[in-house]
Amino acid sequence: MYHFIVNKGSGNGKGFIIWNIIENILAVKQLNYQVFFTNYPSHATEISKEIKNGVIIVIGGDGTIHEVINGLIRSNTSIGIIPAGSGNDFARALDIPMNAEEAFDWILAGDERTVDIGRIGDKSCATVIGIGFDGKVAQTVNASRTKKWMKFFRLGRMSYIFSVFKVLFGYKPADISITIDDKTEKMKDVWLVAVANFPYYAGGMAICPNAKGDDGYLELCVVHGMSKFQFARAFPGVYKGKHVSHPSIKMLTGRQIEISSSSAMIVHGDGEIIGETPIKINIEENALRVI
Ligand SMILES: Nc1ncnc2c1ncn2[C@@H]1O[C@H](COP(=O)(O)OP(=O)(O)OP(=O)(O)O)[C@@H](O)[C@H]1O
Repeated sequence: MYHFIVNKGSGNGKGFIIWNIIENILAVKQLNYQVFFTNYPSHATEISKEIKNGVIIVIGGDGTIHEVINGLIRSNTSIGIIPAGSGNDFARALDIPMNAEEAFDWILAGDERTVDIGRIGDKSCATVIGIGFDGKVAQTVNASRTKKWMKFFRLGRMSYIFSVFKVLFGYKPADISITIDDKTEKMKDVWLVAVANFPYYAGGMAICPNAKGDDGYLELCVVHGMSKFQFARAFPGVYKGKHVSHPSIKMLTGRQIEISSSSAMIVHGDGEIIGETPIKINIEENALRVI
């Protein structure tokens, strides 16, 4: 049995258009399914908690996937994705086709794999947890009316870049204490710490290019001791993962991470705001079944 969870508003209405395409295919193929439409933020978590078996097919973006997996962990249900968001970073990391019909065929083929999940307390994150500058950018993107306007013109990625430069001018780096698997380090002037289960966030930025969602480890990217000018210059390199060799960028790996900071740093997971430092993150291996 296929259980569809559809965020009609994802990708500025792409979710609705894609659902219509899939509904027609379901009718032609005479497949057994039920469909739920999300009516408000966090509704997808409530819906997925009630589904105890079968396959949940998400038609939405990373925000909807984030909500679904937060209802799902340790259930017998597996998840399939038909990308309909503006970022689709989880689907990108799993090589899921961006075309709706192809993504549905992929799900019908039924090849299942298990992936790890990043955890902050009782919150689950599929892709990247971002602390500091990233958290502030995610907060700005989510609040920004520009996002809606830019998505209308299919410029979803532009809204992230726009917010990066908006936040850049006023942002003040913090000093942090970071413990990775019992080894503690102090770092000064930290712009951001990205803790990644999979490489991408913000619509294709390869912030931790070597993150593998099935190896039991999280990859970290710490950006510290940079001027605003250096930060702006290094920024475009993140799309191809070229930033990793920058002298002010440190790449690390670990399974359990604790971060505290001299001033509160905003934390996002999968682009959704989760809270502020201090935080503890750990990895839960093979926690999610994905088709
Ligand atoms: N009916 C609704 N009204 C308002 N918000 C909703 C509704 N249904 C879901 N949402 C919210 O929409 C947000 C955005 O959804 P989603 O992330 O799937 O799309 P997106 O932002 O276009 O894609 P991406 O995250 O990949 O950039 C989710 O965080 C979810 O809480």
